[in-house]
Amino acid sequence: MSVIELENVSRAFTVSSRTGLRRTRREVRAVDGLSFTVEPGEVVGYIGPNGAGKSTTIKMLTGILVPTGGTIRVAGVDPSRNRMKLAKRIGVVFGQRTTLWWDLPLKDSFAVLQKMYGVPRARHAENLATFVELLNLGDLLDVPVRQLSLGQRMRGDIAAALLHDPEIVYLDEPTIGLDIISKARLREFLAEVNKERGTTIILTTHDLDDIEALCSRVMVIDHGRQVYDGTLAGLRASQSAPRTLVVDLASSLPAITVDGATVTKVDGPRQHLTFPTSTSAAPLVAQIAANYPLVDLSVAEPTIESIIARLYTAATPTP
Ligand SMILES: Nc1ncnc2c1ncn2[C@@H]1O[C@H](COP(=O)(O)OP(=O)(O)OP(=O)(O)O)[C@@H](O)[C@H]1O
Repeated sequence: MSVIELENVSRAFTVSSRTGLRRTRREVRAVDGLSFTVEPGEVVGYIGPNGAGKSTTIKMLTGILVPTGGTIRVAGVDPSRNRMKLAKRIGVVFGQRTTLWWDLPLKDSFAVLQKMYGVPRARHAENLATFVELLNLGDLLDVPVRQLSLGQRMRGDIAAALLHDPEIVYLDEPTIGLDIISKARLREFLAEVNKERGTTIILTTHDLDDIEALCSRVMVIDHGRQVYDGTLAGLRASQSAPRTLVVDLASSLPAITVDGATVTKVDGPRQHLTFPTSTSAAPLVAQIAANYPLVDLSVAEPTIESIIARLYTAATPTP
């Protein structure tokens, strides 16, 4: 049975603005007819440009916001009507804000959460020991949250969200502002939690490396509507973003002429050519080698950023 089910869910806001003396009201459809299901143990990347409706969706899934249309079920219940009951079964991390107590040492925050969620003492101790080890929190337990660095605080927040054994975790930008090593550690940790505990993870991020590292499924939303739902490989294949051939010539030349490819950049003896994903690079290379002093070459696949940028552009509704 699905752990998350959305059927034709919408959420509109009325926004009023003033121009001179006139006040006008308009409706913003933050989420617009969204339907999807998530199975237990899935790690889903939920991505989209700024203002696409990601946070609004997460807020509806936690029960903080009530949909203006459609139905939502999380762990079998309507989140907005069963917020307290559901709180025990979900964990939430908002990367930009902490859910920890600012003036309390980390370990006291964890103790408060144990009481709040009614986690049996032995289970709490076991979970705490696991997270302290995996997230390297040992030296931080006595430090007040306000004295922690962003990366340390984030590790604390993630432990806090998982201490009550939630079945589902929503992570909103969990790696924002972290250095590369902290990001890698956090991704490893989340992969481990998902594997060992079967926790369902919904991950909102602008860092596509998070998606590459963690998500078997990616959902792309734009203007409140779903524009893609599938694997990352499928997303790559669905968008025929061009590949790039980078050739190094023996000397600097004007843009070379190659049938089936277009020069996009000339950088001294190095030239960049794009060609369709569906075409093989071999005949292009043969052509260049026959007509120009070719020294070296490489083929670059389209980046996931470029594929998603194309998807967003394609999804932008015409006014
Ligand atoms: N409380 C609110 N009142 C009015 N408009 C809102 C409210 N919350 C969100 N919106 C609007 O709904 C749209 C979707 O916002 P949302 O925060 O869900 O996007 P997002 O995808 O999370 O964006 P970001 O990546 O920037 O966090 C935006 O146009 C936003 O301005």
